[in-house]
Amino acid sequence: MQNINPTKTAAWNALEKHKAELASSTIQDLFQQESNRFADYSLTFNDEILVDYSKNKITRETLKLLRQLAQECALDEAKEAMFSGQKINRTENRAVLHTALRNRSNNPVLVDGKDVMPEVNEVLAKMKAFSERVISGEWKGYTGKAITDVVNIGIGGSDLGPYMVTEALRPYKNHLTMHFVSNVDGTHIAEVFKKINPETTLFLVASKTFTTQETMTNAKSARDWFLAAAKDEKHVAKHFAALSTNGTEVAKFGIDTDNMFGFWDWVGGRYSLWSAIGLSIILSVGFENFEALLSGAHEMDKHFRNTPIEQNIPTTLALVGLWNTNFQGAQTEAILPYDQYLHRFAAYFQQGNMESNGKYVDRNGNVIGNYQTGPIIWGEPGTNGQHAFYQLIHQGTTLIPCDFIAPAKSHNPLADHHNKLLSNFFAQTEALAFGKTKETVEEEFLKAGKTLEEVKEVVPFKVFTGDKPTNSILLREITPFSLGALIALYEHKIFVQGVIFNIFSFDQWGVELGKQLANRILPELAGDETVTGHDSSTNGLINRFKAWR
Ligand SMILES: O=P(O)(O)OC[C@H]1O[C@@H](O)[C@@H](O)[C@@H](O)[C@@H]1O
Repeated sequence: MQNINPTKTAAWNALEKHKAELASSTIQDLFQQESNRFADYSLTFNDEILVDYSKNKITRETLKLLRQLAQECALDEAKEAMFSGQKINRTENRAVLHTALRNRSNNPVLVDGKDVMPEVNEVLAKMKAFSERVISGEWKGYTGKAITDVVNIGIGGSDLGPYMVTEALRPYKNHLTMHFVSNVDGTHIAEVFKKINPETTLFLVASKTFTTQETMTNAKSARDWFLAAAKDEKHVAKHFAALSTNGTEVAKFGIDTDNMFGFWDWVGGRYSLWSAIGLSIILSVGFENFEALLSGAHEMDKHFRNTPIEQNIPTTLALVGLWNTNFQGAQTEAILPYDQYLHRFAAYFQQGNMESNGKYVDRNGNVIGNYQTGPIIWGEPGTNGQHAFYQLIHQGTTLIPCDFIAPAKSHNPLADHHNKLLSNFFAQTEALAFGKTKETVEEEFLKAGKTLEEVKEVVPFKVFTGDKPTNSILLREITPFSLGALIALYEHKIFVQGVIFNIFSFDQWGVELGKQLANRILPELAGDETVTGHDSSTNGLINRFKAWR
């Protein structure tokens, strides 16, 4: 992977000039100039996912220059470096191979000269066998009863992915009730304890490192709660499994390593739902559906690796996103799924994108001064968002590019709900792009029998400038396969942007300082003594906490 400052490329320079030329055009103007924008600026994956990016302020020239930028930043070489197991996570000296976890072709993938596929397949087979025993009821708890509830204890990548997918695939669910505990706030696990029975509950302790404070604290409380009922430590083996890379810590915690499902340091936490961290997904929807999820992602991996840049969906979305943040002034991106089952999708990619590309130091170790790296990611399912924050997207003073995502086919085709839902999706992207002029507002008033004199004060507030960029991602249906492909699409979008931003997308040093300081503060919270070792604000807060607790 080369270390190229994107702003030093010829393409970046040309994009700056091009931006100035386009400044006076609106998205509406571009639609008037090009009658076929939909056909020219949309791509289809596998006849299952349509990506329409026509409602952005881009022209053929914009795309040509953005593609040139990708080439000048050696994107192809970086892609091959990732897929072939080179240690592109240089600050941790690790390969980045979530693609190997879903490599259904089984072609060898080498890390340090060793093929990782046999081990990947071995863990998959172990998860299959285990999940079948639990789902069928053959796996019994300490009083001989079958498992009814599964509690995944994990945080960050060991929670968001499995939780998001388990929710997204609810229509495929079996009888097991899933719970996800992440927060170290005792409330989170205490509320789950109220709903479960120790005799019929299986705890999955999901942690890549098996040292994360929140997860280990919750796991210990789960164990204590379980032993309060089961009494005998030997029963732990029937009710606790570990999903981790750290066998030593798993054994220390007292989980039978037969119940450990391993993965490897080349799986990043936020890219780990495809690994043993996905065991909760398998327990919820069955192994075959998990395999279909892997297959969907694998198809997207092949598309990303092999499709020319002009038709390459993740690359196109990455380039359009980069254009919006670095040349149109946007700082955030909203992800708006019009599907209730995808209610954690934005939260999932909030970590995926912001932990990957929220970096201010480039691959040479220099501070980045003159361009933006990862955007702020946020979002909620439509139509809830419409009644909450869309006001600002339509009429605020900040530009927010949005991804609208929806399935054509609903899993719950109740009366006309789905048509209503989708009419809102289409209407929003139309309204954001084309707005509503002063003339239209006035015309509507005249039709309603008002005079222009009567309404002149209110007219400005009813004008929508439009010219707001959106991407529309329409899926035929949310299935395990299409969901796998959709997730991989976003993963690769993040990768492409990271390559061009010239940053390391696969480390996360930014999460460490807070952990370090919390470890220093924790013992200070124990006694009643006044704390004086920090700044006046931190001292003041700690001391008031001690007085009030
Ligand atoms: O899976 P474990 O090791 O518990 O980590 C959980 C999470 O910890 C955070 O600090 C981040 O580094 C995340 O990337 C990671 O997913």
